Amino acid sequence: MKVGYLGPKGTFSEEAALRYFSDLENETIMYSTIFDVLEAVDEGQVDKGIVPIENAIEGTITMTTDGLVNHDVWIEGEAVLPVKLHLLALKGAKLEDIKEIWSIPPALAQCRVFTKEVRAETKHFSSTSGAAEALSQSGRLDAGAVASELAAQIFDLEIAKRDIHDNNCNSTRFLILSKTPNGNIHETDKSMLMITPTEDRPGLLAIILNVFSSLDINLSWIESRPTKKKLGTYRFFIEAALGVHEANLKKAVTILEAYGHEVKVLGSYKTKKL
Ligand SMILES: O=C(O)C(=O)C[C@]1(C(=O)O)C=C[C@@H](O)C=C1
Repeated sequence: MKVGYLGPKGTFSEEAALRYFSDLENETIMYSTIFDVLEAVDEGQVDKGIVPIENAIEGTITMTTDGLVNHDVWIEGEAVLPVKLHLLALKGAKLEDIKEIWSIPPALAQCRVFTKEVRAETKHFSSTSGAAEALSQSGRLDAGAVASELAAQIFDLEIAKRDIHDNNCNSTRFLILSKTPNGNIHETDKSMLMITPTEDRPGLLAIILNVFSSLDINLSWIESRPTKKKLGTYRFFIEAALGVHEANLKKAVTILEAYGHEVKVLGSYKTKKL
C-alpha cells in the first residue's frame, strides 16, 4: 500500500504516518505541500494520505480544510499526535544572534510567545523539516527553524532552544484519507460534513445547528471557511460524534438538504492516539 504525506523527512506528518501505518509493507511517498497530498489521494497516486487538520494551540489548519473543498477524498481515520517544537540552528550559532525564524505557518503560530520574546522575523516554508533542510544548506548563523528533534538529527542541526511551543499540552490531529470509503464504516463513531448554504438568511447557522441538537447529535468541531466567491459568505465544516451509518446522522443530512443546503459527507472515522 502507498501512503502519502508532507515531506521532507522529519515532519510531524511523517511521524504520524509511520506510527499510524506501522506495517512495514507500506511504501511511503513524500509531497512538498499539504495540498499535494490531498491531490495525490484524489488522483490515486497513493492509496492513503495523512494530513494535519487541527492543532491544540493554533486551531484549524486551513490548508487542509481548503484542500478538502477542492478534492474528492474520503476521511477514514483520525489520529492525535503530541507535538514538541524546538528552535534548530546551525552548529556554532548563538541564540541571541537569531533574527529570523523559519517554518510552516501553523508551527510558527504555535510559538508566538517565543518569537515575540526574541524579536525575530518569521519566514514561511511548506513544512517544519523543509525549513530545517533549507537552514542546513543556507550557512545562516542568524536564522533558526522551528521543527522536531528528529529534523535536527536528519539535517545535522543543533537544538538552540527546546520546547518553544506556547503550551506544553501541544498536540495535532491528523486525518487519514483514501479515495473512497472502505469496509469498516460500521465501527466508526465520528463523521465530518461540509455544509454550503445556498442562500443567506437570519439565523442560518442556528437553524443548521438546531438540526443536530434536535436529533441529540453531539458536535465535536465546527469551522467556517469563506466560500471565496463573495465576501461574507461561508461554508461550515461540522464534525458530529456519530458515524455515517447511524440513522440519526442520515436523518440530519436529509433535513439539511431539504432546507436547500449543499451537504457533502467527507468521511466517517474513529480516533487513534499516537
Ligand atoms: O511541517 C510539519 O512537520 C507537518 O507535518 C505540518 C504540521 C502542521 O501544519 O500542523 C503538523 C503538525 C504540527 O502542528 C506542525 C506542522
